[in-house]
Amino acid sequence: MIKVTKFGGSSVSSAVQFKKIKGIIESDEARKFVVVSAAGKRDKTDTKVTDLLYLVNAHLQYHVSCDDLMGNIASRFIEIAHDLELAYPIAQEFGAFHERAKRGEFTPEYIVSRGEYFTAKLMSEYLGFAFVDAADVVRFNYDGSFDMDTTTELIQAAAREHACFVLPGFYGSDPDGEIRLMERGGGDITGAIVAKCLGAGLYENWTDVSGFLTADPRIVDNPKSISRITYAEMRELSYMGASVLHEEAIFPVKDAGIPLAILNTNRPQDAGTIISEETEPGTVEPIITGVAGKKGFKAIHVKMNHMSNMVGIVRRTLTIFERYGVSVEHIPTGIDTFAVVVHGSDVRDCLYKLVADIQLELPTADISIADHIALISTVGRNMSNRPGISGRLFGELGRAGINIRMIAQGSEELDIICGVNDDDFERAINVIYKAFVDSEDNIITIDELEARGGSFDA
Ligand SMILES: Nc1ncnc2c1ncn2[C@@H]1O[C@H](COP(=O)(O)OP(=O)(O)O)[C@@H](O)[C@H]1O
Ligand SMILES: N[C@@H](CC(=O)OP(=O)(O)O)C(=O)O
Repeated sequence: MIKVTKFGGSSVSSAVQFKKIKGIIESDEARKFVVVSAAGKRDKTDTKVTDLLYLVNAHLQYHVSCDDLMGNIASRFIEIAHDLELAYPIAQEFGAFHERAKRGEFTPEYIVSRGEYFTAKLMSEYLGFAFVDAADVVRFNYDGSFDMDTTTELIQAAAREHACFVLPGFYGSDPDGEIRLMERGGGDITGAIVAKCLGAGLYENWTDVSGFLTADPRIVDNPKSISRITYAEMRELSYMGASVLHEEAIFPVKDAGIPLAILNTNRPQDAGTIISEETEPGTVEPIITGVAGKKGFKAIHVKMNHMSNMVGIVRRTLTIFERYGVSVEHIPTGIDTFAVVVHGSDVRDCLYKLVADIQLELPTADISIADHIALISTVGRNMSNRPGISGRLFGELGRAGINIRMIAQGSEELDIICGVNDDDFERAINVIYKAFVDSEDNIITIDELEARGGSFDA
């Protein structure tokens, strides 16, 4: 069986972390194909190399010297190479990159991609694996969409040529060879793509926590970990802010039926989380699998007399959002009102123009904007057809004095989404965590599990 392993920024942040990776790779010969992110934070106060490279671009754009910044980045790579006694001439290579960047020879995307590139160069020498440049094998179309067919051919050819390789994550190139970046955190997507292209038996995503946790550990103290979770639940939780895995990383492995494991580079002995289509029969099933959320949403409320009898109002409004390229999160509706919920960052530059266009389209409507909304998703594959959960959820939030500004539920009853004030976000997550995830009744009964086709033997 082939295992594709992706090591995130925290796992490649120093020579000490590189050594842990070598131990992990050498302990299992199925681990032949490695994807790495750029060196990340060594501790909470540190800065990711990728963030520094974005900052380099900002300096270059405004003609401010970036020598100190580049020096800072170079010293991180040089320290790793020095501590591991690597022969790769990182100081010269990085120096040449720095000079050419200053002369304006590179695109901003190329500059940011060098975090992954140099990290992978060092890792390939350290592991004794070939280096395969993502620019040569991960292909985007001119419009920025991903070209899976060409990428599959190129990655399979690379695997035929090299028994083992290290590939930098997060970037690829278009048909002209210009570097294209993925979204932030996109190294997870590269790993999933390589796993799919090579028909891997497992995609291992190594990070700094022992698996997918039932809540963000930066919000809830010591949350429980999840041993098994379905792709759909994972997608919900990661989309809603559980940032351990990029939400788009699910699709390539899900399509190919490849299970995904989230594992801890600092504690490789821990079981971690397995994500697959089905959870195994015989395991104890929770009702609520986890809770996640994000701040910074806005709701554009549209109110109009007799709206309930009119046809096409929502469509006409949504056409305007489409025109501005704004993705819509939710559309809660009332009788003569509805709201369009979007993320604040998506309308930063166009909110007022967009609202003016809605007003032009619907001259008699009252339009208002509600700000600072946090959305929280409570997710569980065993919630469907189970009366009482949302009642309890809203009751718990109400008792804690948290005002609910919006409620939504997906058609599969996999999640309950509620909107609260940004200021109440952390408290609301903790209330839901304690009342549901951490509660002793968060286990489905034997009768119910059997009725759902599972068993309770574990
Ligand atoms: N539900 C969750 N489970 C685990 N980690 C989470 C969750 N929500 C947020 N996180 C955060 O995700 C971090 C790991 O993701 P990331 O920083 O991208 O790691 P890496 O450097 O390995 O790519 C964890 O340290 C944790 O703080
Ligand atoms: N280095 C890129 C891509 C990535 O996946 O990083 P990480 O594995 O540290 O989340 C970023 O910071 O966005």
